[in-house]
Amino acid sequence: MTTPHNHAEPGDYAEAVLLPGDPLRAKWIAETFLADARQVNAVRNCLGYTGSWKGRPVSVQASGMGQPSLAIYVHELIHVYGAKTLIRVGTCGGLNAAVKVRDVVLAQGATTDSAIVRGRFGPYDFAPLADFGLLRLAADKAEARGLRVHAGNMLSSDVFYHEDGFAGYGKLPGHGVLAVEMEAAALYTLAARFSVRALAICTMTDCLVTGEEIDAQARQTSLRDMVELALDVAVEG
Ligand SMILES: O=P(O)(O)O[C@H]1O[C@H](CO)[C@@H](O)[C@H]1O
Ligand SMILES: O=c1cc[nH]c(=O)[nH]1
Repeated sequence: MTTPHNHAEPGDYAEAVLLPGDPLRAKWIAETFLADARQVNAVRNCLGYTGSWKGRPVSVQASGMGQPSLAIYVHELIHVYGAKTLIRVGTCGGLNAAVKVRDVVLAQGATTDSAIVRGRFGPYDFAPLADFGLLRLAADKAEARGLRVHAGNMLSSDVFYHEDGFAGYGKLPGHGVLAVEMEAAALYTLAARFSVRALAICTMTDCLVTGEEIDAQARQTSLRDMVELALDVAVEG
């Protein structure tokens, strides 16, 4: 075992890695999109694969749910496996009625309630940011594909079931926070700390303002659009 969470050998991952939360999404991405995909990790069933997209090497590794889980996989991908470009491909809940289900949200920045960022910068509130080059490329490519895309502030929360429902997000929707997921802030903070590039791309699957949800068929189609976009950015960025 190379790490407590990954039995791949150094060299088994490409420098560009897609990061879905869901291990079965990692498997689906590898089997559906990558050429010559081979499984490189199955520890805890947090599946990882390496293959190629448009002739260029790319890996996909499930990050699990939440920032502590993602931080483990991302730390090891950077330090043991040499990852340089990390692109989260996730789902998110809408906090703004202008973001419709199936829309793609590019997390330009990631606000967070997580102790994984809070308190680690002394008197400063660190602003976790996407790599600008990846963000710009993703925005351009999303528009060229005709996707409905938004770039802005994402909430990365440690809480999925907020006890106060939508009211629990307080002033954030009124300050332009577009959507909520659970990993981007940790990804961006680690990328900044270790000088690698990161971007979180999420498909909005359930609107917390209107209660609208994506149906199963639309979820698959939308995730396909997002994954193809992320793969293009991963190999061209
Ligand atoms: O669909 P994924 O990538 O797992 O992302 C979202 O879904 C999970 C919660 O259901 C959290 O991980 C959240 O960030
Ligand atoms: O974290 C998440 C992900 C999808 N939908 C939500 O409401 N929250």
